[in-house]
Amino acid sequence: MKIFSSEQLYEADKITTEKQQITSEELMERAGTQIFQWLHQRLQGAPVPIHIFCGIGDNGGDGLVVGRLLIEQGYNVIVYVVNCSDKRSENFLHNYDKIKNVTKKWPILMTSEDDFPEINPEEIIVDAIFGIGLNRCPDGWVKELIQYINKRKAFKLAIDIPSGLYSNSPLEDKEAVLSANHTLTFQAPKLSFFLPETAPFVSNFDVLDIGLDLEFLHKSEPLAHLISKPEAQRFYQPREKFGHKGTYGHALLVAGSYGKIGAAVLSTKAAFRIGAGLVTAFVPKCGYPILQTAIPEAMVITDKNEEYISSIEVDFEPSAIGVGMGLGKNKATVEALKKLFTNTESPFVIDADALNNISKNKELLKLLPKNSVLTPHPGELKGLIGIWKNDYDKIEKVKKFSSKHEVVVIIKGAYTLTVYGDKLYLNSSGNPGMATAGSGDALTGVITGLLSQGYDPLLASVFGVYIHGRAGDIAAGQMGYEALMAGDIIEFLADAYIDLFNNTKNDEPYEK
Ligand SMILES: NC(=O)C1=CN([C@@H]2O[C@H](COP(=O)(O)OP(=O)(O)OC[C@H]3O[C@@H](n4cnc5c(N)ncnc54)[C@H](O)[C@@H]3O)[C@@H](O)[C@H]2O)[C@H](O)CC1
Ligand SMILES: [K+]
Repeated sequence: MKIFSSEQLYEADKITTEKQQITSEELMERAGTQIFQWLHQRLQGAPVPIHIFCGIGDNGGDGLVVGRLLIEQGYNVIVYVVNCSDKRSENFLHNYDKIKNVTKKWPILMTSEDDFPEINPEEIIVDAIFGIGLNRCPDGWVKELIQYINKRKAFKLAIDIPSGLYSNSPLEDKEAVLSANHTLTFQAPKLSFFLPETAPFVSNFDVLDIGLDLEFLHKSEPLAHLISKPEAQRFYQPREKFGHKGTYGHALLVAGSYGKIGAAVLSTKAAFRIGAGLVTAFVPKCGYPILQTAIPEAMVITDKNEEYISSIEVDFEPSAIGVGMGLGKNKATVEALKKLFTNTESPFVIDADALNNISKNKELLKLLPKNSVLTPHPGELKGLIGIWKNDYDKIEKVKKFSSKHEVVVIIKGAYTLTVYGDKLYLNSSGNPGMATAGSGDALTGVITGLLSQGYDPLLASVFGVYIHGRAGDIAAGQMGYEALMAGDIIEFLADAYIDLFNNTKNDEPYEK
């Protein structure tokens, strides 16, 4: 699914009204009707008081449409106009007149905190104050209204976007943003729904298709792509009948140090589970019996050093190399990485301590093979690009880093973000149960295993992140979040593959 900027959505509005020969008021009626239907399906006529707070722009106009339709259906509706400026949009005014024709309880004009209404916990609040037209941070009594609403226990439904949140600009004042229980957003989710600083205001959302011009949306270059099952199905590369283990590549995992051999086990197992034909683990001597016991299918080559990696020599050309998991920060290991990056053409996945080594030895960046995949968590990312002011500044810095070094950067987190030059891919799978030791090792093994099967680095990254997260979702569906371990993610990769083409919705845990 594509994620557009507010500017693009305004453009889409304009083109839609022209091409479909409709007025913007009719488009607002379409949008408001969708919200009404969402509420009506769930309320089924319940007499619960519904408080609709309308701004004076089109978001407010949407709120008036919803209010009118609910009143006509017999609901108990109280409409407030948050009179924050005297500039009213045309569509707001049209609907302000229309709602006055269907009720004697005209909208209540709010001009200060004296007008804040009583709202009981079992009642409903609809937030139609600001939409994507927010052009400055709410202040004064409007900010206090947002805080007042946030303190109410009533269910808060935001229209299009929680008021006070920008759709694709940095958060300015987290005290001036409505925290919605649910958001109904038009046509496409907004970038701020997925970034660490702003996602908490949009805990749940549904996308309502309001029939914007598909040709325009199809042709427009989005801010980002949201990756869910439909996209993942297109990324999947089916196997040929006459494939043999050589067809699916020979992955090499360079990992582990004394006490951290498990990172090598997890990444090696994940590379197998995702489908690599052959997998070799390169580990310090101390890892030899562990690897050969834990994964009989794996071949093992050991460093001459007992406890850490000091020189990486293998007698074959790997189809892909995953390096870094549990490596430790020994000086000899850094030297070994320098030689590895210099002498190898195979595509790399660079994780964990290899990233930390690169951060401390920036000259290593020049040695990275093109289209290597870097998988930093936020701490490791700071080491690579320095600190950032906010999520948007972080994205711009990572885009520049990715373009300069011609690498794919995977920023792991709640909505893992894959950056490749100017392109952004937000992952929709995954859950808090995956914040567990070894989850990253498993991801590196997954991406390395996909590379070794011939997936290109960007595809291996975006598809690998999705399927890794989906495996975690299916696992969590059966064991809950707390009990989930990295090894479970690996075991459930099989289920994630099967789930790819069965008919469960994207976020339903799949029963074995
Ligand atoms: N294609 C679609 O997605 C459709 C969206 N619709 C709705 O339209 C709004 C956007 O409407 P717009 O009038 O451009 O802006 P807003 O309603 O968000 O309100 C902005 C309004 O308020 C003023 N303002 C902005 N910030 C502040 C502030 N901090 N304090 C006070 N006043 C502020 C600003 O000057 C504007 O006048 C979109 O979100 C959807 O809900 C259409 O209804 C259908 C198609
Ligand atoms: K809103």
